[in-house]
Amino acid sequence: KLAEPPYLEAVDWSRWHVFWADERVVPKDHADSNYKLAMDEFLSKVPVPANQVYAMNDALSVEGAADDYENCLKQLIKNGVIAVSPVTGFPKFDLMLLGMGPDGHIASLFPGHPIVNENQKLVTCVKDSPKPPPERITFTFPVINSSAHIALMVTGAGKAGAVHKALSGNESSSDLLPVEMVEPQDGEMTWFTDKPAMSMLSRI
Ligand SMILES: O=C1O[C@H](COP(=O)(O)O)[C@@H](O)[C@H](O)[C@H]1O
Repeated sequence: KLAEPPYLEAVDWSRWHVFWADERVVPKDHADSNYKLAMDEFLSKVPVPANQVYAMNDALSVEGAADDYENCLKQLIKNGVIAVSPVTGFPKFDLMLLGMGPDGHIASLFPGHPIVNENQKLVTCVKDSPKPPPERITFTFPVINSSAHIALMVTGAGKAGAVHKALSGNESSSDLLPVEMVEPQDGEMTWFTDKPAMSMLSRI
């Protein structure tokens, strides 16, 4: 919708800076690339300045790509392009648009993976993602949870089990799915769902 009238003309696209909360370490023209998906479906249709679209460097190793993306964020903080949350001290994005996998993962933070506990870095990497492709970079929870607004898009019956688990709220903190760890410290969060994704909620 944003790429269509009246939004296309009404939005001040020159003020947009676009980042990826996670990216698969594949070439930018690969079918698995999150950059390619966003570019094909949205960014190629709106006039966001090209130098304000911050893609992962796909020529680097997975560790190198994560470090490079973190350095990019740090530079933009220095330049005043990205704000810092006074509450958390981590970068504060205006909007974090997240999906959720059927296993409850968000970005490339998967259930039971040690990087869900990363609390220093801005960007980290995974080399053994249970969902292909295995090598990915991802924002860490401190960055995600410092956002001003988090929009969580969860649709389809395949997500109903994780939605039920996330919203039933009767588990110990060690059993939490990554989606349950999305907890804005300096902002707000909104779920966007459909009926199939919510279909198990009556059983809470
Ligand atoms: O692998 C990924 O999966 C999640 C969820 O994707 P969805 O297509 O099932 O909504 C996505 O949010 C993440 O960015 C992506 O890399």
